[in-house]
Amino acid sequence: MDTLRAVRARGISKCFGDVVALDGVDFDVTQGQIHGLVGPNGAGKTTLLGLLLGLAVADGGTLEILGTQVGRAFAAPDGVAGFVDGPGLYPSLTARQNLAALARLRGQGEGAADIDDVLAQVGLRDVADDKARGFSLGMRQRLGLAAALLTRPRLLILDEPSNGLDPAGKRQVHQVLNQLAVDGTTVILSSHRMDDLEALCSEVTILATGRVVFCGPPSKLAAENCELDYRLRTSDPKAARQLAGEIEGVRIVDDVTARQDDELLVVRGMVPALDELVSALVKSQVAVRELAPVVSPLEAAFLALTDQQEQQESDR
Ligand SMILES: Nc1ncnc2c1ncn2[C@@H]1O[C@H](COP(=O)(O)OP(=O)(O)OP(=O)(O)O)[C@@H](O)[C@H]1O
Repeated sequence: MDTLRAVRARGISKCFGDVVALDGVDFDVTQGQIHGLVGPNGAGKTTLLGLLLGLAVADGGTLEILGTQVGRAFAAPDGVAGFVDGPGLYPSLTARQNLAALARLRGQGEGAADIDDVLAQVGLRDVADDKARGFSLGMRQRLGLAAALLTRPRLLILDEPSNGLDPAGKRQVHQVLNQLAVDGTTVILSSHRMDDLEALCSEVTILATGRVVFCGPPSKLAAENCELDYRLRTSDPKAARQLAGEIEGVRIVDDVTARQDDELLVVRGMVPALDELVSALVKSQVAVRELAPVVSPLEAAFLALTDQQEQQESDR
């Protein structure tokens, strides 16, 4: 057994009728890591997470979870908890009663102290005795996380855990997930939010139309795709526009915000060309007041990779 791998998947395929949801997916997740799964709608993220949770079985390939080969049975492997497509809750029960019922179903007993503890961890202590029916999406997500935590999982699987969370809720969930990873739990989460992934994940896997198009640290992804759009604000926009037009590798982008703001210019280029522009501005005594990517490098790289993949699919 590979002790450092929480998940090792090779050549996983899964079809729903004619739809190929996963097409030869290799997927490795190191133990104690927070691993992000990203991809456009329909890329296969939920399908893959469902396989890890034992909600479905793959049509082909091999899957090893926490050192155990997954067979053909529909069952969450030991030590694995989480949810896809939102947590399953009993609307007529309170948050506390929901957790107690789940604990009884799992043969865990009521574990009142544990229940209070996980409710506090996810920030639901004050609404512990309110019915889940009245909970917002963000509160239901947090209750789902609490239910998973109650099992003390070694592998936690979460589909879009930040959905519906306000900034405070998001920070709290991030803290919980980071602490779990510090304590050795592996976390796999899907998200459409690049800022979440950049903040949380040491590695990300990008899926596009059922295939892996990237796997590695977010910093590697950002470095692989270098041409970005930058917002440039200076003390002399007219001079800045002229200098930007003169530097090889820098293009002025027609941007809606820039059209409404005379002082703002949006320029596209790689870092070395941008460096040249900044030094030309300084030499001409034009002060640079703002120079920042319009979208994060990770998001830009994600869009470029997934566009490329979709283009290849439509050329076939
Ligand atoms: N139970 C199902 N029956 C039929 N088709 C399905 C089923 N589940 C998923 N699919 C199809 O498989 C493909 C992958 O779906 P999946 O839900 O895994 O993607 P996703 O990356 O999670 O998408 P999203 O970001 O929209 O949640 C899609 O084309 C979807 O329509």
